[in-house]
Amino acid sequence: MNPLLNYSQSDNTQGADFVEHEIEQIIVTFAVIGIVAVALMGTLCAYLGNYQLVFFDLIAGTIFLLVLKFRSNYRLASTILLFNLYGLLITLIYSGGFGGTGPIWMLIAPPVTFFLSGLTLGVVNISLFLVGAIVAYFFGYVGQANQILSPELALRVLLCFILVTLLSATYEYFKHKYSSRLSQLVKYNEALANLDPLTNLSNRRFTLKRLEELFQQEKDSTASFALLLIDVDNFKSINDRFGHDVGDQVLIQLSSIFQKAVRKSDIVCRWGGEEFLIVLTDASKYSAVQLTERLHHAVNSHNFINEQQLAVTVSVGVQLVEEADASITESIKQADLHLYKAKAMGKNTSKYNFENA
Ligand SMILES: Nc1nc2c(ncn2[C@@H]2O[C@H](COP(=O)(O)OP(=O)(O)OP(=O)(O)O)[C@@H](O)[C@H]2O)c(=O)[nH]1
Repeated sequence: MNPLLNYSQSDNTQGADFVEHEIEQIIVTFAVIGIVAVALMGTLCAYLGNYQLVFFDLIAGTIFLLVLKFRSNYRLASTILLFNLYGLLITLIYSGGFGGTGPIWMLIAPPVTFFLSGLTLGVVNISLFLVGAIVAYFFGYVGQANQILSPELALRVLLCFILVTLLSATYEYFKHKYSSRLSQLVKYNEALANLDPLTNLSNRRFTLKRLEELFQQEKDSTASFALLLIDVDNFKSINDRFGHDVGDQVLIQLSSIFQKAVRKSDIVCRWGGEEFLIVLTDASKYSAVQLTERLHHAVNSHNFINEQQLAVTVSVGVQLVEEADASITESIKQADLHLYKAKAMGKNTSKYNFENA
């Protein structure tokens, strides 16, 4: 199975942030359009002396302004926005609107509804609106002196409304389908950019990003962490003796050993080639030593390739990062230095920065 299919969706929240930002922008745009529309309509109604409609336009305009205030709570803001529009449209139907043309404005409702509510909630909301519109039509508009829509024309407005609703719902359905596919592809590509394809571990790029966050947190707290730079001993000779494919299998099995040895909060990364980096969060001297000993024991006792006698060992350089002003580059350089010392000491061992402290 392609390991990239296992990517964690929760690790990548950038997509969600982006969508929320976009929704906020849409809400602001809709609210501003609403404010401009009611301002124009209100001015026209005032000019023509229809003060009842001026009053309703003022209320709707105030609520649109309120939407701008709550725009960051996009669920609340889009609900207020939509039901404010419904209120305005139903008022137009009930009162007959300007020159008895009020009911025509109901055609605005379907596209705005599906745009703001999505398909399922949109169906519920537009049904509620339709019930409200029909009630307003019979209890208000039909009795108005200035009504100009004949029952036949009103029926056509209703049919047109149903058609626009169906078209808007179909558009919303396909928009949702394509955007879901697109966001899956974005997540897949983010996973591609963050994972090592052979071992399915985090790659150096992703780990460096996480390290930047950890080093920042380190500056703000007293928590310390450890970097364990691990190198497979004599890996070239494993490749030479058993072949590159077996070498790859060894790297995959080592990855799984390392992942089983750490906690969820720790990071196991393929640093490059036959090198791995483990970031042990909330670490102490004791926990760093415990983990490296556990790793050596797990690697040494693992039966790598069933039929062949293949002894695999690793050397580890450990850097416990406690100082607030430590830099990533310097800490990794120190871990590398200790790894070099572990190799020089005969391999299959670990060297720590705090050993002689
Ligand atoms: N199979 C396989 N081999 C790799 C991969 N990446 C790097 N290598 C090999 O890893 C080997 C590393 O060799 P060296 O740097 O000489 O290190 P070593 O043999 O482990 O020796 P020491 O580090 O001193 O113990 C090279 O032969 C690389 O070709 C990989 O993804 N798969």
